[in-house]
Amino acid sequence: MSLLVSSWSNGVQSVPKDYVMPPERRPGDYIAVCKEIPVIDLQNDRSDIIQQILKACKEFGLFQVINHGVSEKMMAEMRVLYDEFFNMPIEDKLGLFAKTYGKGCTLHTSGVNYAKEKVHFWKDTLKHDCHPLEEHIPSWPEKPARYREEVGRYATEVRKMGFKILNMIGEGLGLPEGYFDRVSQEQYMAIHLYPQCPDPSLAMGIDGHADPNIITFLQQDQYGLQIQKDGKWMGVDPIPNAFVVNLGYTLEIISNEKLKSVEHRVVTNSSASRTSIVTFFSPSPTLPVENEVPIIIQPAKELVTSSNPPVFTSFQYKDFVARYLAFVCKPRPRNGTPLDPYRI
Ligand SMILES: O=C(O)CCC(=O)C(=O)O
Ligand SMILES: [Fe+2]
Repeated sequence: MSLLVSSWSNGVQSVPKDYVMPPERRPGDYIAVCKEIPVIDLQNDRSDIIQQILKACKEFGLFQVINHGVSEKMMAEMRVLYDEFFNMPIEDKLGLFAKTYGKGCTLHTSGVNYAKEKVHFWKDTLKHDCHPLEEHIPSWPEKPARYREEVGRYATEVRKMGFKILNMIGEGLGLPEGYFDRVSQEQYMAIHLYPQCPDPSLAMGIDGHADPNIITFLQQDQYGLQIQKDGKWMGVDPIPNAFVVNLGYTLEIISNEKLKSVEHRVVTNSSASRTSIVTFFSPSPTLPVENEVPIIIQPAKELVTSSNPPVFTSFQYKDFVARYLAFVCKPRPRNGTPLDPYRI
C-alpha cells in the first residue's frame, strides 16, 4: 500500500531516484497553455457546433466543451468526493489496492505494470467500469458513503453528453444515425491523482500516449495535461467546469483517418496536486471479457470509396487492446504507433 505516491509524497523535498525520468523522458522546458485549442459552446446552433467539432477533430484530435449539460454542481461534487476519497486513511483503501492495472475496481499507482517499470510515474489511479451501472456499482468503493450514488448520477450524465457529442461527430462524418451506439457501449472511469511534486522537471505524471478507445471525456482541476501537435507539446487550459474531449485510435480507424487521435501526456506540479476524472467510451472493456461477442473495428463503409480506399484492415477490438497494452509497456524510445500493424 505504501507504494501509492499519495501515501508517502506529502512534504518530500526531492524526487526519489526511481521516479527520476532519464533525460530524454523528462518534460523539458515549461510549456504554457495554448489558447488555440478549440473551446466549443454546446448551446450554439447545432450545425455550427458540428462544423467546429469536426474541424477540431481533424486539426487537434482534442477540444473542450462548455455548456455541455453536466451541471456545475455535479462536477464540483465530484471534485470534493475524490479529494475526500484520496485523503481517506490508508486502511479504507487497502481492499481496492492492486499492484497492476487489472479487471474490476482497482486502485493502483504509476503505469500499467509497476513491477516491470524501470522508472515510475508520479500518479495514483482509481478505475472502474460504469456501464451498465447496476452490474458494476457493487464493485465500486463503499467509502465515502455517498460514492456510489453520486458517481452513478455523474456517469449517467456524462453518458448522455458523450453520445450527444458522438452523434454530432457521426453526423459531421456522414455516418448513419446511431452509428456509434454499438461500438461505444462500454464506459469506464479512471480518476488520477498527481500529488504535488518537489521537482516537476524530473518526474512525469503520464508519458506521451494516445488512448486506444473511441473517445475520452476529462474533467481536470489544475494544469498538467499537454498534447502534441505537429511535433510540439502544448498545454490544455484547465477551464473550470469544461470537459476536455479527446479522440482515441479506434475513432481514427473508423473515420478512415479523416479524424485523428491525439498524443497526450501529463506533467506534475510543484504548487498543487492535480486530479483528473476521466471517462472512456470504448467498444468493449479495456481488458477483454471471456465469451464476449467479438467487436470488429474497421473503417466505416460509408467513408470508403474507390478514390478513398480503406487505410486500415478490420480486426477484433480485443486483439488491438492486447497489442496496445504491449506497446505502451515497451521501453522508450519506441518506434511507430500501435496502429501500424493494421495499416494497409
Ligand atoms: O490525467 C489526465 O489529464 C490524462 C489522463 C490520461 O491520459 C488517461 O487516463 O489516459
Ligand atoms: Fe490518455
